[in-house]
Amino acid sequence: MGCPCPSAGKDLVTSSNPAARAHRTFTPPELIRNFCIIAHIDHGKSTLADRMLQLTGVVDGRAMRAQYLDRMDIERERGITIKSQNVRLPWAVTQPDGSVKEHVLHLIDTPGHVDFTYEVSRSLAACEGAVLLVDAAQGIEAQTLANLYLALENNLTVIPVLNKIDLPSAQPERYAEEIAHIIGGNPEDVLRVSGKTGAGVKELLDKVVAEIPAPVGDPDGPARAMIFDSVYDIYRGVITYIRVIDGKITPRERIQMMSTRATHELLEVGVISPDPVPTVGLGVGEVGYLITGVKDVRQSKVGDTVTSALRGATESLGGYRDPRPMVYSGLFPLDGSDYPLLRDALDKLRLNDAALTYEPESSTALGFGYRCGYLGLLHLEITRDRLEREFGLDLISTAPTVVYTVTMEDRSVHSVTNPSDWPEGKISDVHEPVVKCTIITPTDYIGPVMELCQSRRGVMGGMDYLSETRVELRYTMPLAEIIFDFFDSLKSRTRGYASLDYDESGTQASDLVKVDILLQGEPVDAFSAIVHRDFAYSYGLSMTAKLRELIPRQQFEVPIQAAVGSRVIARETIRAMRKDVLAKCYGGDITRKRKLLEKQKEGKKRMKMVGRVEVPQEAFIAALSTDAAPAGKAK
Ligand SMILES: Nc1nc2c(ncn2[C@@H]2O[C@H](COP(=O)(O)OP(=O)(O)OP(=O)(O)O)[C@@H](O)[C@H]2O)c(=O)[nH]1
Repeated sequence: MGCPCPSAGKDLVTSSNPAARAHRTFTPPELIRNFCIIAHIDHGKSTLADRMLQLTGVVDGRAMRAQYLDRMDIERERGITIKSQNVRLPWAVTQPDGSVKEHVLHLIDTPGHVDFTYEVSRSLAACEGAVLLVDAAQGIEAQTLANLYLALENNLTVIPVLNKIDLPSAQPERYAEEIAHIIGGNPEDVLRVSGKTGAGVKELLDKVVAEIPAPVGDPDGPARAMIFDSVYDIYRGVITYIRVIDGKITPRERIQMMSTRATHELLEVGVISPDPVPTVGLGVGEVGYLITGVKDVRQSKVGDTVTSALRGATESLGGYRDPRPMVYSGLFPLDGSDYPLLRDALDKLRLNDAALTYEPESSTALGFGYRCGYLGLLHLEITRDRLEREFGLDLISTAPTVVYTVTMEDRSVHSVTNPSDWPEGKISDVHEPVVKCTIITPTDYIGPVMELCQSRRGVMGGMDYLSETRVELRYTMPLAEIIFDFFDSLKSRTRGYASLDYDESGTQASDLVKVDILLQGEPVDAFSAIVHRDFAYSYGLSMTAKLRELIPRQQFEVPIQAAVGSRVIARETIRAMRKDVLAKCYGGDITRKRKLLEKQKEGKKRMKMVGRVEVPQEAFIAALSTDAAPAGKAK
């Protein structure tokens, strides 16, 4: 991947950025304000951040390119923010006595998607305040609420703001009411801005200084800084973003990562403004980066506490958690000879993605590949996208599964992330992960949304009206039911008006079974699925019917069966046929006959053998990539 820092690789010390000169001293904490912008996807966070960069003079008009903070190509194309960035902004505020006080604002850009909740929570923990940004044409959405709750849990001061007031469809009065209803206060106090035209942005920055508390910490205590992001850069190694809580971090000292006790030489400490600028160090409340020369983000983990190796802190800041994959899926190269390429590509991606896990997997249907663990579906899609785009691989991924905990009658416990690892024998119980979902929808669609949630084994937790026309529904639902096409179904049932957010909420016991698909009595691993017993039959039916369409006739009859254990629950048959390639070849020309037979052999190379049955790889791909989701999902 490219470097997140536009100037990486060039000599940072000679940066022409005027901000560089300002970083030769520590900033007194009372002049610092650390804040982030929290918003639903597309409500305009990046555009507003761009405007702030421009208004504070950190980026001049010419250098400004849209969404300066979203630096990865995929982020740009998908218009979403995957990795946090932070930037230091100078902001002068005129005091009541007429004097001018220079402040330092640290804007921490948080990722906006549910898969990255942990990263969001660490970014929030680095701030004292949050700008709650709401699209004035759309109002509060599910992610606005989820992020707001996270901000309140972290005791942040929240500044509510309506964005996009330049839009003709904006309804600031209506949505200011909605916001005041949720967070309290007066609708008139909700600021109105436009990230596009810049209207109201100056007032917003003044409000950040006036309302968000300055950081507090012990300047003389042992150093403690929290890592809220770390990214791999090909020139500099890992760049770690930190917020100093106590003491100070200075260049050339040795630092220690408190979760692993590993120590590293500090090569550089600095701030981003918006290019990296080395400083004399970072003091209480300051936000910046450090570089140690480590080459893998796993050695510099989000949420960890950094301290000095000498005279270090004894207590970490807490809140650290190892990233835990929630969703697993197999990744296979379409061309088997690409397998080593896939391995190298995953090794490279891993340098920049502490949450990605993978191990080799082999499948009768798809050959050699990797079983990968992801934080969620978006993480899966992004990873696959990057492998295809940056490494030129053509890949097929198997249906995603969650992590099941299977307890046997002999009390042995298995953690199953792949249907093919489902244990044989007498099962006592199975637990699956569940999530708490928040869905916001116009009241017209309450019926269809409830119906959908119930068909996905959802249990309603509550319902609140945000206004007369919009409602918040809360459900507890198995994660496995969400990771297929839940979001698409929700959108189509609500004409795109509903929004969804979810957060993990432990596990529950469920009546789950493994459905195998057999070709001529041989199980085909790629099609096995773990589904609720009630949906086993419909999954079996749809999969056998689909395969009957996709697999060409053979020279003998081929039964396609779906089975739970040894019990067959569905069956289709492909009738026998003999394709006689010599049929049109009259006469005794042996060379011509041989040619035809050779050609037939060539064609067969692309076939996979399952037992005695030849299946073209395209059939597997078609069956997996279309709506092959398990559980009789009502479409
Ligand atoms: N008219 C108008 N459009 C805006 C304004 N702010 C943002 N937009 C548009 O809204 C869309 C989304 O803006 P972004 O800044 O990418 O939104 P975001 O919240 O950063 O999106 P994510 O990073 O995906 O969460 C873009 O097409 C912007 O051009 C505004 O004030 N007025």
